[in-house]
Parts: sequence; structure tokens; C-alpha cells
Amino acid sequence: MGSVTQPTLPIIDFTKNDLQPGSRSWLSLSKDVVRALEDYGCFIVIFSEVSSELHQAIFRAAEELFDLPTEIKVLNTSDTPSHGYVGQEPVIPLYEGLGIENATTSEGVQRFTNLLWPSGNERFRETVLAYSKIVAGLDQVVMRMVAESYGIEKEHESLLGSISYLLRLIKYRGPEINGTNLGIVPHTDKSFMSILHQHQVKGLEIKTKDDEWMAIDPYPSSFVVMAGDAFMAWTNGRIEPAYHRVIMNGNEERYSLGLFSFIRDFTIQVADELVDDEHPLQFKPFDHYKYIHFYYTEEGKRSKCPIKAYCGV
Ligand SMILES: O=C(O)CCC(=O)C(=O)O
Ligand SMILES: [Fe+2]
Repeated sequence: MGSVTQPTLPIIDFTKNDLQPGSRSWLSLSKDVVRALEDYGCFIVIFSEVSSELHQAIFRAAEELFDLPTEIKVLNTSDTPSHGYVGQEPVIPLYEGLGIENATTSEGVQRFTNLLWPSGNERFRETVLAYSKIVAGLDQVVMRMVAESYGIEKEHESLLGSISYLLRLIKYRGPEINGTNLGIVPHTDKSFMSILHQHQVKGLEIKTKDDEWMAIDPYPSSFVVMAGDAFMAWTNGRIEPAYHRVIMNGNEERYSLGLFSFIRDFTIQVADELVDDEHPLQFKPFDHYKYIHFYYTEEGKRSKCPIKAYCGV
């Protein structure tokens, strides 16, 4: 039998490099980033700015959060579907998630912390804010690399003030005997971009364009950067989001984090620079949050490519 090579995601190391915009290593990393996003819609980044203390602290914070009684956790509601508390869903019974809106601002994190711990939880508040700010920095580096590579710096700049970040802390129970081992159904993210981080227990799987599932191993300094649906529209289809899912293999519970960027109160539009004979305009201007609401309608859930159904030309 011939040897079968397992597909793997590109791994891009941000730790050994000077991340000064315009430097040689910046330009060379930018090429790797854009190529990976065009080929896979995502990549693994090795990133050391989340210290191992912070890595430990944020997952301890997640455990503390999920240990709260359900009647407290459900207090975390949101005007945006799936941005608050999600749990006990029949199709994904192992899944429980809590979203923290505006997670890179002290007000956002304060609001969430006060809601769940009315007498305060300073350690939780500080840990979440520190983690979100550092990982949002990574998100902004990647976004800038893409914008510069495509020559759409102006459009990128105009959008910068409208980014808001959602930090979602997620817990998956271990599967029951004879129960499902599906943690989360295959999907693409509704975000602009997402940065996922796993803790100890693997489970995240990402689909290649050849329809093969790749399992992603967890490491403290490894993060998955993914394009969301809105990013596909913004890049006029050059970068497509990857399908991913979570499969629970053993019986251990699993914790993970997702930092998602969304564009608020701003009409996202394809830059003129990205439209030519070879790349006709594929998306009309749209509002990101209205798109999320559309996705959760019957029509949105039914469509094969909801972003095209919503604002495709
Ligand atoms: O738990 C994970 O690793 C993935 C979570 C995810 O895909 C999501 O929240 O959109
Ligand atoms: Fe996802």
C-alpha cells in the first residue's frame, strides 16, 4: 500500500519574526498569511504574546464561569443571535457557550462580570480583558497584512474604528455512552475573522477544499486564525471561510475560546481595487449585524452559502 499523507494546515510562526509593518519579515509573513487564507480559509499561528500564565488563567476563568448555576449563566442575553448564552440545544447537547460582547473594552467585560458575579470578580475581569486585547492585536495584524497585500489599506483604515470583538468561552461535556460525539455541527463563522484557541483536549476539525477533515492539535501557543463569512464578502470572494466542527473523542470535557471580530454600524463594501474583468463584483454592500440576523432566519439556515444568499450579486 502506498503511503497516505494526512492533510495539514499551514503553520505560520509569528514568534521568531520582527512584526514591524513594512519590514522584510512582515512582508514575507504577509505572503504566507494571504496564501494560507486563500488556500484554506484559515491557518495555525504560533504566537507567544499570550503567556503561559495567562493561558492557564483564562482557562481557569472559563471553568469558574461554567461552574456557575445555569440560571445565572442564562442571564447573559444579547440582541444578536448566539452572542449570549447557548446551551442545552438538542442538536448539540454537549455544547455550552457564553459570549462576552465588547470583550476588548473594560466596559464590556465589566458589564458581563457584574451580571454573573454581582459582588464582583476582579480576577475574571482582568484575565478576560488581558486575553481579549492581546488576541485582538493578533487579529488586527492579520487583517492589516491582508489589506496591504490586496492594496486596500484605505478601505481597511475606514473600517478599523467599527470593529467590535466577541469573546466566546466554550465548554463541551464528554460524550455519553451511545450518545452523540458531535460537539458542534460543521459550519463557517458569521464573523469577519475568528481566532480559536483550544486547551489540552483536542476536538476541532477543519475541512480542506478537497473535503477532508483535519484534526487540529491543541498547544498553549497555537491559535487558529479563520476568515468568517463577512471576510469573504469584503475580499470579493478571494478568501473563503473554512468549514469546521468539533468532534469529542475521549470522555474528557473540553474547553475552548473564540475571539470573533464583527463590524458594527458600518456598511461593508467591496473595494474597487478588488473588482476587475477577472474578478467581477460578487457582493453588494451590507450590514454585518443584519447579516447575522438573516442567518438565523429559516431562509438563512437553509441556504448553502448564506452570505451569498444575503448580499451576493
Ligand atoms: O470549540 C472550538 O474549537 C470551535 C468553536 C467554534 O467553531 C465556534 O464557536 O464558532
Ligand atoms: Fe466556528
